[in-house]
Amino acid sequence: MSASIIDGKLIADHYRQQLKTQIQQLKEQGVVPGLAVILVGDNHASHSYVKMKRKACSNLGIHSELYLYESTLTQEELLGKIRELNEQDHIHGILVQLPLPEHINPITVIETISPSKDVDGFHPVSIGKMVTNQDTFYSCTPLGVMKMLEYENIPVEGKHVVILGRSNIVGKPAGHLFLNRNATVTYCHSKTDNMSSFTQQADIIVSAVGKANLIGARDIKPGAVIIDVGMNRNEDGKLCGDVNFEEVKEKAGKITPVPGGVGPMTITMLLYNTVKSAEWAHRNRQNG
Ligand SMILES: NC(=O)C1=CN([C@@H]2O[C@H](COP(=O)(O)OP(=O)(O)OC[C@H]3O[C@@H](n4cnc5c(N)ncnc54)[C@H](OP(=O)(O)O)[C@@H]3O)[C@@H](O)[C@H]2O)C=CC1
Ligand SMILES: Nc1nc(=O)c2c([nH]1)NC[C@@H]1CN(c3ccc(C(=O)N[C@@H](CCC(=O)O)C(=O)O)cc3)C=[N+]21
Repeated sequence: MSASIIDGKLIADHYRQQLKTQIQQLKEQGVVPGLAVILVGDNHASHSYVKMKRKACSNLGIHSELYLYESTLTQEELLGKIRELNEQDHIHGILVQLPLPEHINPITVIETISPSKDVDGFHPVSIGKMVTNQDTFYSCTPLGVMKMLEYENIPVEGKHVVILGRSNIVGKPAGHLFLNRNATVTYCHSKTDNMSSFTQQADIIVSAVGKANLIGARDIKPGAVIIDVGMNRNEDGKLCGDVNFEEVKEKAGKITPVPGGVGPMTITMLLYNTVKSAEWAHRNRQNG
């Protein structure tokens, strides 16, 4: 039996339609959600992601501002710009595209963003609220994964979820969102011994490593749900995930492709967080 393929673009479109309605309602109250995107240096992939994010904003009627800087920008100059955007009422979200040049400390940068505008969900305040299961901005990729499972009616409670990768922006927060939904969570990383012994027990695997063909058919349980966050290039220069898709799809229950899986959800959740921030700001203003 071959797996059903989870269509990330279709699910992303479904959530974007919902956002459209919310944005319309905000506009009737005189509020236009606004996102500021800061990009430092000339990393090709970063430029292409930023372009996709801005296009998605304009399609939905979210105001977006792009701040492009040379890689020679100093950390103080960047922090100054963030502080300025923190004060601007028409900006509800601030995103500093990662990675940043070597001489800029990403932790300092993230901590300078006002938690009320942290639409990436990377600020320690957002992380702390997530870990304690409070409402906040959740990191876009893990949130996108949860929304995909929700749309597909895939049960999470009581399930064994194995997360591959423990980065602060994907792996780690993904584990917490699953824990908040009452899953049993295992993390694997570069120091894990015998990773296959864990993945073989997983009801759901979320792979966020960045290595093509990390997971093959022998590494999974029949019928497992496979969520592939990885974005890699294979030998032919084509985009691929961490999972050997052709092989694994014959054994899995459900599987996300790359491209067209988690990626479009990540961008949609950035829009979702921006709209949520605009709603919160509007409500707070109304309540004085
Ligand atoms: N589709 C999307 O929307 C997005 C996709 N991505 C993609 O997801 C992938 C992960 O991104 P990110 O979290 O930022 O990457 P990082 O490089 O920050 O983290 C990679 C993680 O994988 C672990 N790892 C490395 N090698 C192995 C291995 N052989 N076995 C098991 N674990 C291993 C590392 O372990 P250790 O901690 O020990 O070093 C680390 O925790 C990348 O391909 C990235 O391009 C990222 C963001 C969004
Ligand atoms: N501050 C910050 N926030 C981020 O959210 C952030 C970041 N920095 N740095 C880089 C990563 C990566 N990331 C992706 C977003 C969309 C796709 C995406 O839409 N991918 C498409 C295809 C893309 C293509 O064709 O090149 C897909 O998978 O179908 C992928 C990856 C966000 N990131």
